[in-house]
Amino acid sequence: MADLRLVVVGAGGRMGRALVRAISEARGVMLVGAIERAGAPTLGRDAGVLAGLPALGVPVLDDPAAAFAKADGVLDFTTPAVSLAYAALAAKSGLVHVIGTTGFSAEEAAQLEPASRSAVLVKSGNMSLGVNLLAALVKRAAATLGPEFDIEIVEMHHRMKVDAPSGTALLLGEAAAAGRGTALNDHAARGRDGMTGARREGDIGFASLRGGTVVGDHDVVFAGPFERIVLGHKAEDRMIFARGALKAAQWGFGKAPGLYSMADVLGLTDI
Ligand SMILES: NC(=O)C1=CN([C@@H]2O[C@H](COP(=O)(O)OP(=O)(O)OC[C@H]3O[C@@H](n4cnc5c(N)ncnc54)[C@H](OP(=O)(O)O)[C@@H]3O)[C@@H](O)[C@H]2O)C=CC1
Ligand SMILES: O=C(O)C1=N[C@H](C(=O)O)C[C@H](O)C1
Repeated sequence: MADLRLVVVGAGGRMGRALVRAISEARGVMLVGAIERAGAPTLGRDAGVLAGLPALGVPVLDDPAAAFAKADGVLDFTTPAVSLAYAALAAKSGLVHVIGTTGFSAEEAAQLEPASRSAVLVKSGNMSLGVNLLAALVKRAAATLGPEFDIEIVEMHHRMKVDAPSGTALLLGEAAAAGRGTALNDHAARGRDGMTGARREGDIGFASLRGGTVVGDHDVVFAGPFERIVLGHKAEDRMIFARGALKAAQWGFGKAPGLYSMADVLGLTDI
């Protein structure tokens, strides 16, 4: 079978560079395009060199349409507005669109629906095996422990992260809510400050810490009467997300159009 031809958008970013490295070390995939925004300082640089590798002969360019025309899939870790624009373009070209971008509002997330009618989208707040397994465990724990166990999700990330709570924290919150048979939207307690009053029963609380170079730490605390269970994950290298994204692109190629998750990719939906 021919190699899957991939474009990395946001190729100069932290995840963009990790994705280029992951593609260069994997079998069955090849980098055919590297895209950055118009005016980016990385334009014209070799994507391999930018990622700390020998030159790959793929320059960073600002013409996504030309790159998408010769590709099978696009790996996208950028911003919500940028990912929405690329979703429309990728669907037009029939590409698998892997979206790792976080920070979508509910309204923005809903705008992916038209693209998902004609193309394969795989979107997840976390592409690692470990976090997706953790989500399945959290769902099970929430279902088992019942309402007298309060659920709090604590995350810490590097000082450059721009959205909170993290996409992973929200994914874990969704899993906890699903385990309880409730909707996260009705129970999320985000950003407590001042005279908040006592904790509402059934709430799922979020706390976000930012600092240094932390790749991504998440703890889900189940605090019950006189005992606590903490389920957690610590990401040590962005390559775990990049390798997951590659797996998603390979899994999605040839699938029926739709919006899929990493749980679909990893076969974790029925746990
Ligand atoms: N799902 C997962 O597993 C993971 C998700 N993420 C998420 O991925 C996203 C990116 O994270 P990170 O790599 O740290 O962020 P960075 O800011 O390092 O990277 C984003 C890149 O996208 C570029 N960009 C901006 N506009 C465009 C455009 N129109 N076309 C192409 N590129 C563009 C930015 O350029 P410039 O800086 O010049 O604007 C930047 O180089 C975040 O939402 C983060 O939360 C991160 C890790 C794992
Ligand atoms: O911005 C990051 O860095 C990360 N973002 C994702 C998130 O919002 O959860 C995944 C990972 O934790 C790193």
